[in-house]
Amino acid sequence: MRRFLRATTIVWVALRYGLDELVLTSFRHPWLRLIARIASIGRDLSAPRGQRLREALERLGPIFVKFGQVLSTRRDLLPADIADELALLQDRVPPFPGDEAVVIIERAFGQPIDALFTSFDRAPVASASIAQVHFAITTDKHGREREVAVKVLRPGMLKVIDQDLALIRMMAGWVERLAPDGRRLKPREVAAEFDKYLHDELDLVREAASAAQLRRNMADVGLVLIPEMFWDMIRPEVLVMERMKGVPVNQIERLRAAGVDIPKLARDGVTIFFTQVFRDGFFHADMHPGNIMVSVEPATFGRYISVDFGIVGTLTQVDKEYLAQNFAAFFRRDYKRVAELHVESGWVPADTRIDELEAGIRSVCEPYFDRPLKDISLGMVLLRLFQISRRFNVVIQPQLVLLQKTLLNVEGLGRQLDPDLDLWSTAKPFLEKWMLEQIGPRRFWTELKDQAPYYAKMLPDLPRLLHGYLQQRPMDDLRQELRELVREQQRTNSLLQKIVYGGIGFALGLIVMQIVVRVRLF
Ligand SMILES: Nc1ncnc2c1ncn2[C@@H]1O[C@H](COP(=O)(O)OP(=O)(O)OP(=O)(O)O)[C@@H](O)[C@H]1O
Repeated sequence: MRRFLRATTIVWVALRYGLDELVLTSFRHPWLRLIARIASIGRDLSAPRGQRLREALERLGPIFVKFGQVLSTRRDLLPADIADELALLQDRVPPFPGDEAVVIIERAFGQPIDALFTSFDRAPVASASIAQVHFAITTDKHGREREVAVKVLRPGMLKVIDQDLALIRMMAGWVERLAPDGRRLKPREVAAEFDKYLHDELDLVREAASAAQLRRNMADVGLVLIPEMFWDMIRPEVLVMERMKGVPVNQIERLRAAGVDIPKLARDGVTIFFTQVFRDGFFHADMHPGNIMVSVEPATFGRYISVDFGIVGTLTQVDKEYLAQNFAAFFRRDYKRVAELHVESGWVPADTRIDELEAGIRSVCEPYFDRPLKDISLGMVLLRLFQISRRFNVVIQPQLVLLQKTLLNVEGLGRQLDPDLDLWSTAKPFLEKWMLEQIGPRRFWTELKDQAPYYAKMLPDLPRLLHGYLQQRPMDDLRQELRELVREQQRTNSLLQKIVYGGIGFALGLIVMQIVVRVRLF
């Protein structure tokens, strides 16, 4: 019953905000048309479609707001006006009472709050749709007093989420069947991706593990502080970590007044991100200013502070290679190669015309070379590439979408700090070194070295493997290849014949000419 009521609310809100016109233009069910007519009485559809969608999602609550935020990054699927509007979604949610947080914490650890913390501040410092954060003081395993931040999941989240997700999946099915280009929008895949994303965010142990990995990776860079995780005090619904103190990165005047070197800060931001992406293939993907501070403590002065590791991106070797090759081809202005790469990776349907894709990519990339290199935004280049890909039915891998979104965030943040930031000279050494590692001879050598033990193992087995392979190959394939070989041989034979006959003819001609000349001489 509750699910039915929720579904009705969703349909009602969708109709009130005119979303039926957005996707369900071919909806024909009489009862829905009737509801649509009733809902349309007095509705105001003067606002642009993106704004109406955003407002409808805000009406439907935090899960739908999150859904819209995630959707806003799928610029490969959505038109730009809708994606821009969805990017404005913010989860402003009233906090839940501190007493409820205490109950959740006590249940999670099976101990009273006083046994866990010397003091616990019941007023939260921040609250969002999924969790809220409280400050507290605890004693660590060495007996030292430590200031901590305690992140607590919103009560009953899992139940609400599963309910709303079921409805989102149901609506995805509708959109796929009924919207004019429903299939292209891949609503079921988007819903499944969102499902995974939300469940990842709901597991604070996972978030703590990501934080610990980033802290380890970043230790030698010396430019960013990441809170220490208190592993004895981490459960799926509660996370206790070191409390970080700093000035929010967007309070530039405060930072300047404290004596922070702002242009260096801008460069450092890009360096940190590029190290995470291109060196480690593991990056903080929620880099909005609310999650970034700057330390003004003497010991760590001017260093970034990162919090919130609910969303991290990982790049596989294949992703890295794809990116490296695309960037390399892009900077050579070899658009044909960029198009070919999309086909080789199987991202565009096999029947895509390379020349058309190449022309599309050229029209996106060429204008960038008209401006100084320092102003080229890699995030923007990727974004444009994804938008072009959309026309060719390419579905971009979620981790690359995440990368592109974060690249834009980081570049935007850098420019906000220092409008003269030369992105290119900061990024270039990373890209050059990395591209050499990915596609240069060093990569070939590393690969060879890595694979050598396997080859050595395989070598004695080679005759048997070959025999097996030949037996497995469908006979038709083999026959076809044989026919090709015979044809090839015939072609070669006939060419040889021509050369031989031609040669004999030429020689005979010479002899005849000589005879004629001699006969004349005598
Ligand atoms: N270790 C910490 N030390 C100090 N403050 C923290 C710490 N962790 C979180 N905070 C504060 O709490 C806020 C919310 O934390 P966090 O971003 O992790 O929660 P969230 O629910 O994922 O929020 P959102 O998704 O909106 O970013 C942060 O913006 C920061 O101000």
